[in-house]
Order: sequence, then C-alpha cells, then structure tokens
Amino acid sequence: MDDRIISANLMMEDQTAELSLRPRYLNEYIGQNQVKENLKVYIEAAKMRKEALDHVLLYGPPGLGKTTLANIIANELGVNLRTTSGPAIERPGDLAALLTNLQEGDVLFIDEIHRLHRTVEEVMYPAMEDFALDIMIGKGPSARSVRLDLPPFTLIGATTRAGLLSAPLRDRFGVISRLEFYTTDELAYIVSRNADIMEIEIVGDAAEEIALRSRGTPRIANRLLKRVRDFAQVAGDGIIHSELAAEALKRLQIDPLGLDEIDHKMLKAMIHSFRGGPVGLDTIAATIGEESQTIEDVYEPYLLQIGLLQRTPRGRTVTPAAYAHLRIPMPTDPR
Ligand SMILES: Nc1ncnc2c1ncn2[C@@H]1O[C@H](COP(=O)(O)OP(=O)(O)OP(=O)(O)O)[C@@H](O)[C@H]1O
Ligand SMILES: [Mg+2]
Repeated sequence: MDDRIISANLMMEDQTAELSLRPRYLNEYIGQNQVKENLKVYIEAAKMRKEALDHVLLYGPPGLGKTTLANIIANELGVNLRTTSGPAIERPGDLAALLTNLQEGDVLFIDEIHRLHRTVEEVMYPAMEDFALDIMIGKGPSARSVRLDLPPFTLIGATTRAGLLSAPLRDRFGVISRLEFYTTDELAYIVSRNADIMEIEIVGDAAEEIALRSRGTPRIANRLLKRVRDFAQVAGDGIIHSELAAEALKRLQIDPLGLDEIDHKMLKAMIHSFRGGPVGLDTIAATIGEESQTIEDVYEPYLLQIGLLQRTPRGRTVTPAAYAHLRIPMPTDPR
C-alpha cells in the first residue's frame, strides 16, 4: 500500500525532498495554530528561565508534521536534537547511552514512541521525571542499583497512536499536543510556497486543486505537487495551471475528495457486503486485504474527518454522505 500516491507514509523519494521543504522555524510552520501558539509560550518561558522545555508528546495521523515540529522546537530553543525511534532502542543500555550523551537542555526525539520496549520504558520514567537513571551493576546477590544524574533534557515523543501509550508514560509529558488535518487554504499555501522553493510556476487555482485532494495532509500535498509537476513538464509547458492540475490528478486516479481506489474499495465493500455496516475493523481489513492497523492509522482518520465513515460501538458504518459521494443509492428495504 505504500506506493499509493496518496499514502501519507514516508516513501524513499520523499526523504530528500522533505528535508528542503521542511519548515525550520515556527513562523514557517503553517496551520496548527493552537498547538503553535501554546508552544511559542512554553518555549519562550523555558528560555527565560534557562530551563529545559517540559517533555512534549505530539500525536496525530501520518504526514501532519510531527517530525517537522520536533525539529522546529529544537531550533527555536537553540539546542541540539537527537533523533531515534521507539523500536530502535532495544535495551535499557541503548537508552542510557543516548541520555548520557545529551547536553543540558537538548531535545531527544523519539518517533513511534508507542513502540518502546517495556524494559526501556521503565528506565524512561525516572529519566523523564527526575533526570536520573537507575542502573543495575553486577549480577546475583552482589547486584546493586546505582543512580546516575542526567543533564536536564526535553523528550519529544511522536506517535500516530496515542491510545497505545501506557498511562505512566503519557502522564510524564507536560505538553500533549494533537495535530489536526489542515484546511484547504493552509494546504494551498503550503503548495504555493513549496512550488516556489522547487522553482515551479503554479498559477490560478492549481494550488487549491492540489490542496483539495491532499486529505488534509501536507506530505500528500507535496507528493501530489511533484507528480503534477511531472505532467506539466512532460505534457505541458512546465507551468502548473488549474486545468493541467485537474487533468493530472484525474490521471492519478484521485477523486475530488482525495480518495483513491483503496478508499473506494473499502467503502464499496462495506456497502455491498455489509449493507453499510456496522462492521468490525478486522472484518473490513480481511475483506479488502489490508491490515487493520493500516486502515486505522492511515485510511480511516480522514474518512472519519470528512464524514464518510462513522465509528460506533458495534463497528464502522458508512454514512449517507458516502453513498452520495459514490453515487450509490441507499438501501431502503428494512433489514
Ligand atoms: N505545518 C507545516 N507547514 C508546511 N509544511 C509542512 C507542515 N507540516 C508538515 N509539512 C510538510 O510535510 C512533510 C511531512 O511532515 P512530517 O514528516 O513532519 O510528518 P509526521 O507527522 O512526522 O509523519 P509520520 O507520522 O509519518 O512520521 C514535511 O517534510 C513538510 O514538508
Ligand atoms: Mg515523522
């Protein structure tokens, strides 16, 4: 599923481009105003007190700017950033090595923090709370625990699934911010700005055309921009105008709401095989041959957001808006 053009997951091709398109300071970071305003205050206050910023947890669907924001926070604080991910820290010793190498005030960024190993997580608690590491020295009866002081640091955790974080870990974050899907205006602005950076001319409503089909997600907007640019250079005059953008997006099989075949497949399967639901996530997954986790993290959040899907205690249901969007008549006969 990762080769879907609208997949919000990071693909190889994106990685270099993301570096240059990635905003470096808060004033370049579009949208997420609530989160941004709060962070501004906390960062300012931490700098005034010459203290480490409180630990920050960023959560939300893929591609909304969590990694970007972690980098920005370190830049704004004027400190170093160390980046790792939950599954990469295999043993408590790995975490100890990371933490003891930090300088005062530094940011440690742990992506996919919901995937931290239990044993590592337990070492994390005192590190976050008291800036201390409890290390066991020796084995058997002579083993003893030694407490090691750490420089004050800021942990930034990112996750697409805050629900999977254990309560003790979650409670140790002073700042918990949820990133929201972006508005069309915000995405159009990001598209125009990135077209500038990439030195592509984009005119008329083309940026908005792309924004409308980006599922509220900057990463997807950037990816679509690059694909549309290809069409402009090969089939057009190199300038991205509205008609060209619309035509290119149609060829990419992305519908006006930003949905692709897999979204269609999922909604149609729910309608045709389960009368629109309610139907359990695992059943949907099995029916269309995708993983439940992927559906829950990547596809479903946007469908919920735009009101094509609903979550009920008994499973997912397709809404009348989805029937309308797919131009399928709603069943009228009683069940
Ligand atoms: N607020 C923003 N303004 C401008 N561009 C943004 C913004 N947020 C994200 N982007 C763009 O989207 C790309 C993806 O963002 P990022 O890698 O930070 O997402 P993420 O939330 O960490 O995703 P994942 O969950 O997959 O790790 C960035 O490289 C950047 O170009
Ligand atoms: Mg990321």
